[in-house]
Amino acid sequence: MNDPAPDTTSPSGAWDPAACAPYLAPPTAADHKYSRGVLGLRTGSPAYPGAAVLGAEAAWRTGAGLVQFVPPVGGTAPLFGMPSPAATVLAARPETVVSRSPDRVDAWLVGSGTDPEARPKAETDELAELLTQRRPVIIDAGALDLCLLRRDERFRVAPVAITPHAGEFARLWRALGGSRPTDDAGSLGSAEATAQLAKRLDVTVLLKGSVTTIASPSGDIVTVGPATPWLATAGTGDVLAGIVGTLAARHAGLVRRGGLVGPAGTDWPDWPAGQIGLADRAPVLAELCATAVLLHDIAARIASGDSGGSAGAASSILGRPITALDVARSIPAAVERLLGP
Ligand SMILES: NC(=O)C1=CN([C@@H]2O[C@H](COP(=O)(O)OP(=O)(O)OC[C@H]3O[C@@H](n4cnc5c(N)ncnc54)[C@H](O)[C@@H]3O)[C@@H](O)[C@H]2O)[C@@H](O)CC1
Ligand SMILES: Nc1ncnc2c1ncn2[C@@H]1O[C@H](COP(=O)(O)OP(=O)(O)O)[C@@H](O)[C@H]1O
Repeated sequence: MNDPAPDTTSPSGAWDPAACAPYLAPPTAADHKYSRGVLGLRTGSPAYPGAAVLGAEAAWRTGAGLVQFVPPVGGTAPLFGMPSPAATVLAARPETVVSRSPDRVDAWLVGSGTDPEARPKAETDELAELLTQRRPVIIDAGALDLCLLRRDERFRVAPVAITPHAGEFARLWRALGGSRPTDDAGSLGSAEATAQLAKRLDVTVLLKGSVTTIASPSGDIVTVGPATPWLATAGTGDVLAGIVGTLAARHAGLVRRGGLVGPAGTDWPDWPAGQIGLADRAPVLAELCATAVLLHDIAARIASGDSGGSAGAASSILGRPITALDVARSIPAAVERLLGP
């Protein structure tokens, strides 16, 4: 892969809170748990069961109809006498259904809290198989290496979004033959590099940071932020992945079709007819990612008591320290704020 040209382009656009509303629309009287989106989780490992809890907590709090947790295949026993990832998730969120072969999954979230070095081959094979099916797959953390499979057409069937931080992005970039950017986060985050990776692997790239850059395979770029710096704490990325996965499950049909089908928007019952057309908008998986990032920031601001800062505001730091679980627990209030008048 060639190094990116210096970043002289400005991003295609910053994400507007008002644009989130259709993706967060409340359920209707006709809804049931399956219609609201079933998220399949293949997250957590004996070393990092907590990441699976954070993703599951975030998924439920974002409004998933059902969350199904698939325990990791084989592998090692939990460390230090800890309970397994499945037991940890169930203890925290008993609503979660644990199954080795769940049906009715609308979208998958894979990789948070996993280590590619410790991943058994059978687990790798099962994860790779997901890329050959039509359901959206969100790839985070320890499964990010699998997006390199997209160089092969066979693994390009699923719509995929990847959620690297700067260090993970640099690793992917190098794996594709790029010599720059380096591990220095300061030289990363180039919109051009993000767009190149998205095009090359046919994935939506959500590059996390103070300002998060989202690139679609088409080259569209959306930015969100700066987010509250209180988010710079362990596990908040696992929470974000749970939000993205849930929105992808809720809108899986729309993601598969690649966007709105017409001005009246058959998947978009609340959108005023004629106000929107596919041509004016970035691809839907990117918009879901942008919505998730904004929701995550607002949840963090609510959790930190930052009543003065609005999402995306580059104000002085307000509020108090937060944990990742605090962020997940504030998601419902953040949804309410985004849907509010
Ligand atoms: N409670 C839990 O179970 C938690 C589990 N986690 C899991 O821990 C595993 C390892 O996560 P790591 O993020 O440490 O992965 P890595 O060890 O793969 O990446 C960290 C490396 O990237 C570099 N780096 C460069 N820019 C960075 C940036 N902006 N943010 C972070 N690192 C940057 C760091 O210097 C470091 O060398 C993942 O599976 C993750 O999901 C973490 O999410 C923390 C919480
Ligand atoms: N300085 C910062 N300001 C605002 N948001 C940040 C900052 N640093 C990190 N974040 C956000 O916090 C989250 C961290 O995710 P990640 O790096 O994956 O951590 P973890 O693996 O511990 O969950 C991301 O959503 C990222 O955008």
